[in-house]
Amino acid sequence: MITLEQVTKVYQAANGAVTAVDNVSLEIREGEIFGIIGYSGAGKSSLIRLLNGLEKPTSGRVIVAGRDMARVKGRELRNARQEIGMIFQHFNLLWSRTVRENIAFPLEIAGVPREERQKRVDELIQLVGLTGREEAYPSQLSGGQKQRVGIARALANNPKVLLCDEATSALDPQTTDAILDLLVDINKRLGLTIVLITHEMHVIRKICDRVAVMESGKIVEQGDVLHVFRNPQQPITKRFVKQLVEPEETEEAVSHLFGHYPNGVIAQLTFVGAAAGQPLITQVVRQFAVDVNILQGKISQTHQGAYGVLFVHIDGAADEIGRALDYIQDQQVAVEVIHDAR
Ligand SMILES: Nc1ncnc2c1ncn2[C@@H]1O[C@H](COP(=O)(O)OP(=O)(O)OP(=O)(O)O)[C@@H](O)[C@H]1O
Repeated sequence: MITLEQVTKVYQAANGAVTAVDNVSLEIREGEIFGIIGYSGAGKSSLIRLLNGLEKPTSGRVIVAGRDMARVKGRELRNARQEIGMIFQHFNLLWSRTVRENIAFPLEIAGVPREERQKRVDELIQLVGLTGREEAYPSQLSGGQKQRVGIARALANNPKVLLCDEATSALDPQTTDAILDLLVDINKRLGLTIVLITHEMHVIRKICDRVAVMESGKIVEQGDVLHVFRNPQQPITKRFVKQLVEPEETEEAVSHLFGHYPNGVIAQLTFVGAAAGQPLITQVVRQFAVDVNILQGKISQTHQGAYGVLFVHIDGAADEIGRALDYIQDQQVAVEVIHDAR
C-alpha cells in the first residue's frame, strides 16, 4: 500500500542543511496498523508529511496507493490527498463550526451534494460514537470527543490510508485507550491501512502490527511488534521497550533482593505471544528438582498477543538449575540471568 524507496529529505535551514529523513526504505502493507516510534526530532513528522505529499523528497520515491507522491500535481495530487486521511495531536478542528459542520467540511471541498453529505455525516457520527453531540462546538467537547471529530473528518472521503500524527499525545491514559480502541475498530471494519507516529511505546504495544524505530532520520530497526519487543537490537529500541516495564520491575529495583537469596539464580523471563499463556512455572517445578519463587511480574496485552516480564528466583543444584533454564528457553521464553549465586 505504501512503499518508500531510499527516501531522503534535506531542509535548507539558516544555519545549514538538516537531513530530517535519511535514506529510509519501508514497505507498509494494505490493512495493517504500522507504527513509527522515535524521540522528538527523529524525523517522524517529516516522514509523515512525505507520505501525504505536503513535502517532496530530496531523493528517493514515495508510493502511496500506487501513486508516486513526488510526481503527482494539481488535480491528481488533490485526488491522491483525498485517499489519505490524517489526524493530529491538537485535532486541528474549525472552532466556529459544529461537530456536524466540521465533519462535512472535507465533503464540501470534494463537491459532494448536500443530501449525500448529510447522509455520510450521519454515518460517520455513528461510526465514531458521537451521536447526540452533532450540534456541539469543539469548545464544548472533551479531548477524546474532539479527536473523534478529527477521525470522522479524516474518514469522510473514504480514504485508503489514515495517518495519525501523535494522535493521542494530548489525551489522558483512559481517553488514549478509548481512541486507540476506536482506531482498531475502524481498521477492522473498513480494512483501512493506518500509519501512526508516536513517542509512546504504549501506543505501539496496544494497536500496532508492525513497528519501525526512527533515530536521527534513519529507521534503525523494524519488524513485527512482538518480535521487536522480544529481541530489541538497538540501544534506542531497548530504551523504548523498557518504557513498558513498570519502574518497580526493572533490574535495578530487583537488585536489592540479591542479598535475600544467597543461593541459586535470579532471572528475568520475557514472554511473548502464546508463551505468556502457558503454565510454565508449574511445568518447571514438576520436571526439575528446583524451587521457583516469583519476585515480580507483569503481563500486558498487545495487538498480537500477550507480552510479559517475570523476575524469578530459582534454587537447587547448579546443573539442575541450568537444565531448568534451558527448558524455559526452549519454550520460546527469553531468559536473562541477572544474578548468579550457583
Ligand atoms: N521545515 C523545516 N525546515 C528546517 N528544518 C526542519 C524543518 N522541519 C523539520 N526540520 C528539522 O528536521 C529534523 C526532524 O524534525 P521532525 O519534526 O521531522 O522530527 P519529529 O520526530 O517529528 O520530532 P517532533 O515530534 O519534535 O516534531 C529536526 O532537526 C527539525 O529541526
